Amino acid sequence: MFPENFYWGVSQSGFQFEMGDKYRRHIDPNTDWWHWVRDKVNIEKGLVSGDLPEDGINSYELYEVDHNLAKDLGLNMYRIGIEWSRIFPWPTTYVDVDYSIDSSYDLVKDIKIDKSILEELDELANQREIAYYRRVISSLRDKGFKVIVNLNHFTLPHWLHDPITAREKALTNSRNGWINKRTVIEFAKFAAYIAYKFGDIVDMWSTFNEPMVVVELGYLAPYSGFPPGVMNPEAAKLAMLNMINAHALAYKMIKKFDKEKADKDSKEAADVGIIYNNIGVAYPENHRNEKDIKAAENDNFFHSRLFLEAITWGKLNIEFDGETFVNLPYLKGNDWIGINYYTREVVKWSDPMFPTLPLITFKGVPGYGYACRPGMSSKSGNPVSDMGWEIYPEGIYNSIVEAERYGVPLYITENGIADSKDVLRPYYIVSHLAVIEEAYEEGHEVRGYLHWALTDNYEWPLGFRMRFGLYEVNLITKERKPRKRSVEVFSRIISEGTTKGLQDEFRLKVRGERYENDSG
Ligand SMILES: O=[N+]([O-])c1ccccc1O[C@@H]1O[C@H](CO)[C@H](O)[C@H](O)[C@H]1O
Repeated sequence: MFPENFYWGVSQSGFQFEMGDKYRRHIDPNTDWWHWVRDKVNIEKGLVSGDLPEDGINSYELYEVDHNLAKDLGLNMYRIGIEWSRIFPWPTTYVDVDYSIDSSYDLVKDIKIDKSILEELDELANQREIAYYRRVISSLRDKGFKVIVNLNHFTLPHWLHDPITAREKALTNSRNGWINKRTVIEFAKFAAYIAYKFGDIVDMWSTFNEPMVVVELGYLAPYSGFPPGVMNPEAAKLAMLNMINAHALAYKMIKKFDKEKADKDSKEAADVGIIYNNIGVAYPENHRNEKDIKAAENDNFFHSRLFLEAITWGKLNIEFDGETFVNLPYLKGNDWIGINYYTREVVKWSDPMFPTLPLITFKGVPGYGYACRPGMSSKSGNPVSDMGWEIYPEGIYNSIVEAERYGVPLYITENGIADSKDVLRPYYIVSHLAVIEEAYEEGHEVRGYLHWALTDNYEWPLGFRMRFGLYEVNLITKERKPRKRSVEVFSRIISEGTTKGLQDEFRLKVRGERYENDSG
């Protein structure tokens, strides 16, 4: 059984959900991604789909409809993102703040923000958008949801990141995003300001969604379709250090300016965490091969421990080698971890490619995890989603156990599947929740489960083709229509408080290479 006080919910972001109103009154043309997805070169090269976010599901206007659908499902938690560029479409750089630098490591130790700075920021902020997000959060609260507000979900204001120029000029431009310390400083201001404006109605905050996706896909995987699409290991390292630094400063600022408790069930006025993907999900291809084992270890260390150890204990692996650590207490600060889990990774050894990133000694093995072919089963015989992602529910157990080492409360903040025909999703939901339930019964506590996503939305470089919604959205009429079997199974698990009895009913039948459910 799941405990009585378990949180059930959904997660969403700004860029992927908000836009799509008929008259284009609520488009936000001020992010790096806005420019990235309409760039001719990117479209010609097939790096992005050509779909545009302004043709999206219009949660900007239809948020109440969505909140009601979520309520009818029986949910009591909802995670949203506040889009930085909507609040500050123009630079906040000219609002002067003092900060101190740790010159040994070139990191920002501390930043001085007080009431007068916040008042200056208030002059700059787009008050219409402030009022809008206040309405959204209030609508959720009125309906009984506990709200998580996430501050950064991949997108940056265009005044901080011009990804097209960054790509063309090999990152030598000045608006070069997370490799620039300015972004760290401005993020701290943004976090302070948002905490000041919404502290009375929000208790749960996260600084970042999946910072390592920005690092790895932005600077180490130029074909991924993520901005700025440059291969540069030095930049990857710098972006990562800056995001660690930005988390630490934002953590302190939110704690400083949100002193007001909003929810009855909160222990603190501000619980500030981080949402992180792929925690400990790398497995060796060959379990008996020392080198493959080491490859998986290095992958897990580079991808999740390096960042999470820094913000949990102030222990930073400054050489990025898994060996040389420095103790930087000012990086410390994290109250909870959100685990985003979709699938595993299977890796094998590959000799180090980058002198500055000696931990990169791993290569993904095609046929497992994220590296499968849509419509085929994985090498282990597991079904695969429209994204080409293997269904591997066992992996979420390892993620939970791995995340426990940081000693803070855990939430599953994303879990879901691109499955336009809704053939695999019911099984996906039941099987992952069954593993979470079992883990819980063994004493591995997770406090909530947020599905990705309530509705279809804009899947980054892949656009609208990937359908993650419990509700299908017609992009012309913006109508939401339930994917019936998934909606049914999810709400049954919630109302019954268990997956038991449902696992058999929603198992998949294998027919040759394809998987079908009982109705299909
Ligand atoms: O966006 N990603 O490239 C990515 C790679 C691996 C795991 C999660 C992940 O990002 C996550 O994925 C889901 C579904 O794809 C959403 O798009 C969400 O915005 C993102 O946080």
